Amino acid sequence: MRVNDQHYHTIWVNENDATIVDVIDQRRLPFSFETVHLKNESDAFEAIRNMTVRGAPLIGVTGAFGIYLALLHFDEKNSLQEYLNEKASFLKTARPTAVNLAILIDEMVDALSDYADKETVVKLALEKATELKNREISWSEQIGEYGCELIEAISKKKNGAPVNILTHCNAGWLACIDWGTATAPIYKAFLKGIPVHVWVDETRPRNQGARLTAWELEQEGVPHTVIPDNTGGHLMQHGMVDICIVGSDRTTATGDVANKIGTYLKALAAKDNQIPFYVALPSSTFDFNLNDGVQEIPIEQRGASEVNEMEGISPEGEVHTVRIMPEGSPVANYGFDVTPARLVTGLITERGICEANRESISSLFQK
Ligand SMILES: CSC[C@@H](O)[C@@H](O)C(=O)COP(=O)(O)O
Repeated sequence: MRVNDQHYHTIWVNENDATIVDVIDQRRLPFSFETVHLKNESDAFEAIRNMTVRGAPLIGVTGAFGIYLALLHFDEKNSLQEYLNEKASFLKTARPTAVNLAILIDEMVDALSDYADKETVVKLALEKATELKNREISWSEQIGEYGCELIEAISKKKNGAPVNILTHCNAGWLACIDWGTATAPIYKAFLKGIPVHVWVDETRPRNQGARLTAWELEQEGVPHTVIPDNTGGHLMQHGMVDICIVGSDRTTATGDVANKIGTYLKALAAKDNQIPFYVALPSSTFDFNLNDGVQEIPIEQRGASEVNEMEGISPEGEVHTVRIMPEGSPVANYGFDVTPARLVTGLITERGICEANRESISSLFQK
């Protein structure tokens, strides 16, 4: 999508040096637009861990390029297969909840395992990581097409009045490569001329909604309003939300959805107000090995500074971090929660829309 009217992806191979992978530094947005060079697998690991890159599909693709970068530095002293396995295990531990990381790294390893010489493997690794990146883009776009039909149907019922969509966190193009998951249907609807308005949950503690979703919607010219996280229920009670669309970091074979902390509360409020609650996700976000999301999905716990500090920009344009609570108060910082399938109206995938239950999911994915 666009940054100051120029088309960007969130990750790309450096135009002048194919041994470098570039990413947008999402920690700096919306205050400044900066890019970062990744030169080896440790850089890729650190970019995922410190959230230079974030969002499930982008985490997965960065892991895939991390394997490519690791292979560039293979010194041929050990077995290639052992080296590959070691780097794959290392990269998979960068963050725990988004299953895309392990899935795409495994796809890389599977594609490269039959080859022994470095030159061939490096070439194939670049091709494979690029293929996985492009696949993610086309899946996002397809999710956009299917999700757009839902928005269009609501628009017709509202006789052209704007469709109010509530979203949580950033499941936009920044979290993917292009288009996004939750935002793809919104962008598709907007480009089709369907009037839309997005309620953007600020998404404490890191404010991915206020900082990233608001920024990308603004860059595309999509009407939106940022709301404090606690506002959604009130809006729903007053008929001001037509549909909720969120992303996912891991969805079980039974349709339980892990997404950014606070998603569950929005789903509860949506259920109480009979508002459709959809989750948009590519097949790389399904964990078909899991059946009970609340019990089985690993939930990341993050540092206290994300809760007890806040970053902002002064009128002079300087970015400052300030403490917003008593110094001695302990904090808890769970990164994600699980929305049980019973609260999810449907899953918007690149293969179509299904219900959040085993039968409906397997009818699309035949697992
Ligand atoms: C298309 S991204 C879906 C999710 O990854 C997104 O909603 C989310 O929770 C991101 O969390 P983050 O901690 O910013 O990586």
